[in-house]
Amino acid sequence: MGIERIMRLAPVVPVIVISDPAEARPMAEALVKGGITALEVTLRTPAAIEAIQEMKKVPGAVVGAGTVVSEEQLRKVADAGVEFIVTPGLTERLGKAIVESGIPFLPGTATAGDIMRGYELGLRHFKFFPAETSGGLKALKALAAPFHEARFCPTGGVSAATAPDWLAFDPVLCVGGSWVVGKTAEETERLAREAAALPR
Ligand SMILES: O=C(O)C(=O)C[C@H](O)[C@H](O)COP(=O)(O)O
Repeated sequence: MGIERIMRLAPVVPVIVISDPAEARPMAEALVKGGITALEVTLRTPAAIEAIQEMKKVPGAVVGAGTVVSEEQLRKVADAGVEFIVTPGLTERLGKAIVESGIPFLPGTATAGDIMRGYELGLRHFKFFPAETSGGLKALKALAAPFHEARFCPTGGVSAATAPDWLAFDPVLCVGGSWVVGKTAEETERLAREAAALPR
């Protein structure tokens, strides 16, 4: 599955920070039940790789890794069998390594230079990060104007309340956010259901 198809699976990609791998499977089950299937597990915690492996056991889940910032992490998540990779920014060296891995890739961008670096690598799909503090929707509209083929997943400070505005902008295929993960599986399923129903 290519990155565009993954971005179109649901309006929201949950940004998951997991500290206990035992929570991973029930969390992924709740998200998938609610209709959210592309799941971004950030490498912010030592439990992340095990969490990815657990979530991959859930039918329907398309599990990716977020916060990939080194080639060592790239190797680890490739070994874990992730279906997509998200980075907070775009450097030439790591960007090239991820492109060469063949794993669908969503690099973080916040400037025209970032997007141009992506174009040079053949990429057309980008995370806009950190979305809210980089100027919000107004900034993305200005930034996207010269890049007609670019498609975005704004992430960082996006909420259930602001997601519809972002999603109404054509080049935005989905948004990323941590708000979809609740304190219990029941809450997560409810939040996922609401997120999956967002118009775009
Ligand atoms: O770790 C990364 O690489 C990230 O992608 C960071 C996330 O964008 C934010 O953690 C989103 O968090 P919220 O603003 O709470 O939705």
